Amino acid sequence: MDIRHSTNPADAKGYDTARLRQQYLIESVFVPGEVKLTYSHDDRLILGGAMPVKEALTLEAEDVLKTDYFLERREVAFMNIGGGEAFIDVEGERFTLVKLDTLYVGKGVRDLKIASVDADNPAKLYITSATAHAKYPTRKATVQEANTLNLGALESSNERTIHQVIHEVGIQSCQLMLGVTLFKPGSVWNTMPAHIHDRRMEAYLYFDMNDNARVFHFMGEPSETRHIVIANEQAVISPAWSVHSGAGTSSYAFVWAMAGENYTFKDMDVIPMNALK
Ligand SMILES: O=C(O)C(=O)C[C@H](O)C(=O)CO
Ligand SMILES: [Zn+2]
Repeated sequence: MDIRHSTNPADAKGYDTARLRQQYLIESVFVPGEVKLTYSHDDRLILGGAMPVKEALTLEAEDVLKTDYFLERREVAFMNIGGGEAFIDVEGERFTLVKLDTLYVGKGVRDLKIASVDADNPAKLYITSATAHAKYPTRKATVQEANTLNLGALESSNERTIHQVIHEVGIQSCQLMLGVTLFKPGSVWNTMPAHIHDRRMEAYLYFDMNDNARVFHFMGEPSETRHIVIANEQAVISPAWSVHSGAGTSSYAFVWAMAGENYTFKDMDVIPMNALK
């Protein structure tokens, strides 16, 4: 597992482009036939992808966890962002995930298998996992079942819908929150005024982009903003002290996931526009 240690803002403001990318960007999320995970020390979120082709895949308790099995002290979510359908078998129960379906699996589950329905059109399961102190039931949700927030306007280039899937009014979990933001044509993730939440980190997977499109992901302390240029199906870690938004050269969508304390969207610390530098 790729390990990413935490950073503090006083150091991060001195990072050059290569260092920013090494620290926060996950360039390869989906590898055919593999589960590929990154362990972030920011709220100990594990994120990555599973792209089963012919064989079923599982989550291994790699050495970094020092547990007998992956979900011994963790919870996990899978969101299918690929065109192909997935089967996820959880202790003998089969769940079928089409694009944008999410499956939450709680602490204590040992027996879990991930497969593509059609090896010629593999599923791409985006994985996020946080530490867990209690067991919540396994639950699947479609994007239509999620709580929705319609935000922004075309005039301000930010008309979008936030679909909150694992959330205070959605699937329950210990600390993991997850959803997907879909844009109206011509809008970008211009979530102004910007915000931080020092209680929680956040991570994003950008997807549904064409090969030449890029998202300029904005990060950093409000008075020291930086950007990372991100291609399709790449993920980025956003420390709790960092602002987060993105502008694409073409259309895109993103999955957001948060871990840490407080289980809400409503505790953001809003940054006045004149504080952004
Ligand atoms: O503004 C959006 O669109 C979002 O998806 C917001 C993020 O999920 C977020 O930053 C929540 O704190
Ligand atoms: Zn946020």
